[in-house]
Amino acid sequence: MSLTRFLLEAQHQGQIDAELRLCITVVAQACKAISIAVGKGALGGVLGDAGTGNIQGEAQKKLDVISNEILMDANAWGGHLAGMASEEMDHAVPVPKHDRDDDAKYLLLFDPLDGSSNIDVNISVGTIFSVLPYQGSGELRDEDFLQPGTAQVAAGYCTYGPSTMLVLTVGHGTHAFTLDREVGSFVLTTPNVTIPEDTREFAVNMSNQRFWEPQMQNYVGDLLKGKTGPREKDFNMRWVASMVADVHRILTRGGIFSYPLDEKCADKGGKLRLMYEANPMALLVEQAGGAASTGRQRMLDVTPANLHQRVPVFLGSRNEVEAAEKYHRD
Ligand SMILES: O=P(O)(O)OC[C@H]1O[C@](O)(COP(=O)(O)O)[C@@H](O)[C@@H]1O
Ligand SMILES: [Mg+2]
Ligand SMILES: [Mg+2]
Repeated sequence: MSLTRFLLEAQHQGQIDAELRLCITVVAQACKAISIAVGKGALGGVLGDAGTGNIQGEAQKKLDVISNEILMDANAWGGHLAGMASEEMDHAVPVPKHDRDDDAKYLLLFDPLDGSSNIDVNISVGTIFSVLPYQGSGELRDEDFLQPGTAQVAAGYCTYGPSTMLVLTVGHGTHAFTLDREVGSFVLTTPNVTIPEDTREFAVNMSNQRFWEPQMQNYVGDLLKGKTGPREKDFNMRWVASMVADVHRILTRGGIFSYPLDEKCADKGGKLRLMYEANPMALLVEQAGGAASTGRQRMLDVTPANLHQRVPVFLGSRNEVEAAEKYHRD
């Protein structure tokens, strides 16, 4: 089944309205364009630094900028969209009144290219997006976006790996589509993705170990003790350093992904961005039967204080996320 047909059926079943269907369709089109840009690699002159920085204080890669422009252009005629917010832009950008419906009811947020450090080494990167309802009136403000993750009406990511895949939820399960490159359409390849409750695989950047809180040191310390330790099983480890790729693996075969608080990012509240990374992934993971947490609170219940807020992240197999939370509570 194509993504187009899937979205139409979701509309017929009352899961989404025509405006949200259009919004997701436009994002999927943009992801196809980003997939083509990423795929050009060294031949297309798209690798390397852009020579600019973003609001996060991070150096931008050419593909960060290209991907952001593709998403902004695709949604330039907003229709149903009141505005957009991006990891790469300082503030929310309104869709001009003459380019949208008077009663525009959605807000789009995105991390246009996740895993930027992997671009130049030809390792999977991705796009993460989230759709929130718009309830404001008058001029669009950053504050209109400050809604907890539970308010999301759709979330997804597109991974640009050996194959390009779009993984989507509209609050009724998580579904994976693979891009048929010849035909140019996304085809439903895994309906109702389900994350195993238990796992023997964890994902974390171990080089930060000495900067972690004692609770995290204890949790990972016990994972590493394996069969003879308190967890009584051996664990394997993976770390791609593209959140999209790490989460995709967890949606496929289970695991726990964590980016905990550490001394280097404590003043910012964490490394990963709540609105562009943590919340959309949390909704996808919960809809696939997994769990997502800050270590101390359900991720989707966090009320954002600002657009670029950062948070610690633990997500994946339900029982393992609960185990990690237990270490952080005790
Ligand atoms: O180098 P680190 O600290 O392990 O960072 C990896 C993490 O940072 C990120 O790359 C941040 O994403 P961006 O590329 O969008 O900035 C995540 O995808 C990933 O989980
Ligand atoms: Mg990212
Ligand atoms: Mg990014």
